[in-house]
Amino acid sequence: MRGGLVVSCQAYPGEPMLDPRTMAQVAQAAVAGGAVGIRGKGLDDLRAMREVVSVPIIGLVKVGDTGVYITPTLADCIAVAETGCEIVALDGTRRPRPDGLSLAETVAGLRERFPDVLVMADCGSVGDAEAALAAGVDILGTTLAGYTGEREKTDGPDWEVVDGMVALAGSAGARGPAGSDCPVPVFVEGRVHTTAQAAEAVRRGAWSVVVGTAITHPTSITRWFAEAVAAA
Ligand SMILES: CC(=O)N[C@H](C=O)[C@@H](O)[C@H](O)[C@H](O)COP(=O)(O)O
Repeated sequence: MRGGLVVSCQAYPGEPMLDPRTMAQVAQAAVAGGAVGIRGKGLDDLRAMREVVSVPIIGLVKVGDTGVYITPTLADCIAVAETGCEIVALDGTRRPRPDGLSLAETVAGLRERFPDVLVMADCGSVGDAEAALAAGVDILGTTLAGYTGEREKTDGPDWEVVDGMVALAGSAGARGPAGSDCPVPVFVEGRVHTTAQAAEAVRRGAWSVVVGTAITHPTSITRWFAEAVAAA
């Protein structure tokens, strides 16, 4: 997945595209356009995607939409891994988790059941990323920068967090999965809305760039255009 684009295909409660078949088709369309990986949410969507795409899938579940809601418990992680994802994305912040386990215990518990599945920590800051590395995660994501209260929500990616995480991942002692000599991969995710931003993320050292809304959320994209037209 190095140097490649991952496309996040997610629809939200109440939306017309919230349907596993639809999301699987969107994932297929993204792969046809060059996505080297897919990120998906919800067990039914993940199972449907697994049937039609062979690129790596980053799977997650969302439980609510505040606090720790991205694959919050060990049981959620196991359920996501059971769908056949190569990577499980989970909340990688330092906040208390609803099942009372630490991030390290969650990672260890998942590894015990699924030794080959990689763990992507969705972090909100460089401080989160440091703690996530210590907890043994395989991949750092900037996913939650601007969503945890620790950082301002920037227009576009939070470049300060991107740079900080890339530096952290490349620092001495921070090494990738067992036996690998690569720095820990940093996936830049969150408000990457333009091709220029995606390219900039790679220039700044991102291993991969994850784009969701700007590719797979027609309601948001339509709103951007509608507002521009209305303001003209
Ligand atoms: C904060 C949060 O819950 N992020 C979620 C994580 O899976 C998704 O809602 C985002 O769409 C995804 O991260 C991709 O980001 P963007 O849609 O901005 O390209």
